[in-house]
Amino acid sequence: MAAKIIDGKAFAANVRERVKAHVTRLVEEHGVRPGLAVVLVGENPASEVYVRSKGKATKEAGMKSVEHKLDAATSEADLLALIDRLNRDETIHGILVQLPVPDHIDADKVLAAINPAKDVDGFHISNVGLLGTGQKAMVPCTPLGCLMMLREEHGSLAGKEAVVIGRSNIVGKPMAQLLVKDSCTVTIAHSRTKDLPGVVSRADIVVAAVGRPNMVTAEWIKPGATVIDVGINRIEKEDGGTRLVGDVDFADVSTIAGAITPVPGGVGPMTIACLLANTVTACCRMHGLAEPEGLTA
Ligand SMILES: Nc1nc(=O)c2c([nH]1)NC[C@@H]1CN(c3ccc(C(=O)N[C@@H](CCC(=O)O)C(=O)O)cc3)C=[N+]21
Repeated sequence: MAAKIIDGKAFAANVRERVKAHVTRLVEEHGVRPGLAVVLVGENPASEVYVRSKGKATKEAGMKSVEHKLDAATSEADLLALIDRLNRDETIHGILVQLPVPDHIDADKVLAAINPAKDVDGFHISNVGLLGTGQKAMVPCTPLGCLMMLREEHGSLAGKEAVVIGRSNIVGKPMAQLLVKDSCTVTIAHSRTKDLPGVVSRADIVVAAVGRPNMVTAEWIKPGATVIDVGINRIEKEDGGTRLVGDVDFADVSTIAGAITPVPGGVGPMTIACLLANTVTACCRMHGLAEPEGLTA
C-alpha cells in the first residue's frame, strides 16, 4: 500500500496561522510585537533562499523582521558587536545567525555570544544543556518541526523505536533528545554505523538527516514505518537544471512506509514555521506572558 504523504507545507501554514493569532493577541492585549533579526555573513545560495522566505513569513505573521546582510570579509569582532547590539535591543526577541559563517569566523564563539533567551535556533550551549536535562529550552527549529509532524501522525510517541540517521548538533542530536523526552527508544546512527540498513529496519520512526541524496531505500524500511526526510540536496537534472531531493529515495520508500514527508514541501516549510513559533515563545518568556499552546516542545 502506498504511504500517506505528510503535507509539511499545509501543516506549516496551519502553524503560521496559529502564530499569527498569538501575535495579534500580544500586540492588542499587551502592546508587544515579537521581533526577529536574521544575520547573514557572506553569500551562500542555500542560506539566501532561507532568508528570503523567512523574512516574508515573519512579516505575514505580523512580526517585526530585520535583516543584517554583512560582507563576507566582515571581522569576527564586528559580528560580535552587532550581536551585542541585538542582545540589548528590546524590540528584538529572536536572533538567528545563518550558518555556515565564513572560515575566519569562529561559529561556536558567535553562537555563545547570543543571549540564550533570544536564541531562536536553540544552538547556544545553555539551550543545548537545558534540552539535554529536560528543562525549558529554546529548541532547534528543524527537530521541533519534525516532532510536531510525528505527534500529529502518531499521537503519543511512547515506546516507539526511533532511528535518527545523522549526528549533527543542529538536527541529529537535538532530534534524538526530543524523541527521548517523548519516551521513544532512540538510536543515533551515522556514517560509521555497522549495518545501517539493519539498524534502520527496526524503526517505527526514521528521521534521515545526513545530506546524502536518496540514500535511504525501501529495503531499509519496516513496512508501515513513519519516515521524516530532513535532507535538502540540490542535484543536477539531465536537462542541465537542478532539483531538490531528500536523503530518502521518495519513490521507492513511499511504496512501503506508512507515512513519509516529501522534499520539497516537508520538513523545510516546518523549519520556517517553527522559527516564527520560537520567536513568539521567546517574546512571551521575556515578558512573562502565557506561551502559545502546541507550538513548543
Ligand atoms: N542558523 C541557521 N538556522 C537554520 O535553520 C538554517 C541555517 N542557519 N542555514 C541554512 C539552513 C537551511 N535552512 C532551510 C530552511 C527551510 C528551507 C525550505 O523551506 N525549503 C523548501 C524548498 C525551498 C526551495 O525550493 O529551494 C522545502 O523544503 O520545501 C530550506 C532550508 C535553514 N537553515
